[in-house]
Amino acid sequence: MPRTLEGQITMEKTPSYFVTKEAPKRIYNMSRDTKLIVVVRNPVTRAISDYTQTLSKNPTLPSFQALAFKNVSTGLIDTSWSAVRIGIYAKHLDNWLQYFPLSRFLFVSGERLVSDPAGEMGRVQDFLGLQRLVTETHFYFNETKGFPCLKKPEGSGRPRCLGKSKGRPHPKIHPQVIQRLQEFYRPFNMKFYQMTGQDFGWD
Ligand SMILES: Nc1ncnc2c1ncn2[C@@H]1O[C@H](COP(=O)(O)OS(=O)(=O)O)[C@@H](OP(=O)(O)O)[C@H]1O
Repeated sequence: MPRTLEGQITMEKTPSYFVTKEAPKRIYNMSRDTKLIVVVRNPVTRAISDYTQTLSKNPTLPSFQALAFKNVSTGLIDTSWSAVRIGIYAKHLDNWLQYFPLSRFLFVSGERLVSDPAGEMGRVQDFLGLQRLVTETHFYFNETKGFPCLKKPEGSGRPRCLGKSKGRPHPKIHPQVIQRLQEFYRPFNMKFYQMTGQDFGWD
């Protein structure tokens, strides 16, 4: 954890916290006042993104379809595959709500982070009790990258986009596989919308 001065905020992130069983208890015991920010995107796209990342490190990986299904003909999804399991957000949130009230959380839409980065960053700044210093003026849409980038990051006069491993093209997945996964996630997504009081528009 980085050290901070009075009046500064310490921030720490890893994609694993939200899905790690022991994390809520450990964080609660460290500081029960911690504010928690969770970035979520459509779990189907998330699973494909996760697969794309693993595939980039291991080109001999079986196909997405082979990993996602326990039985392709019956459409039985393999929930033990982490790329699938991580997207069951309602289940993970349930675990966190044993320790932290909903008011400690901010759920950021991964989709809106791309379509309206300043809007989502506005919500983050409000949640953290910060002045809205990061605004529209700080972002531009980079056509080559296909994503928003920062115009002038702190301490640099040059624009900056996220690295090559963020915003990679995804492999083409059969529409029926996508549809079956959408169906699989629908009840969990509905539960998640209900728990958070936010409709993320994935269904
Ligand atoms: N501005 C901008 N530039 C590039 N990428 C962006 C941006 N905003 C959001 N995204 C999406 O972030 C996805 C990668 O985030 P990760 O969750 O994999 O990152 S991390 O594991 O937490 O480090 C990455 O997923 P993939 O598209 O699957 O690569 C992007 O869709």
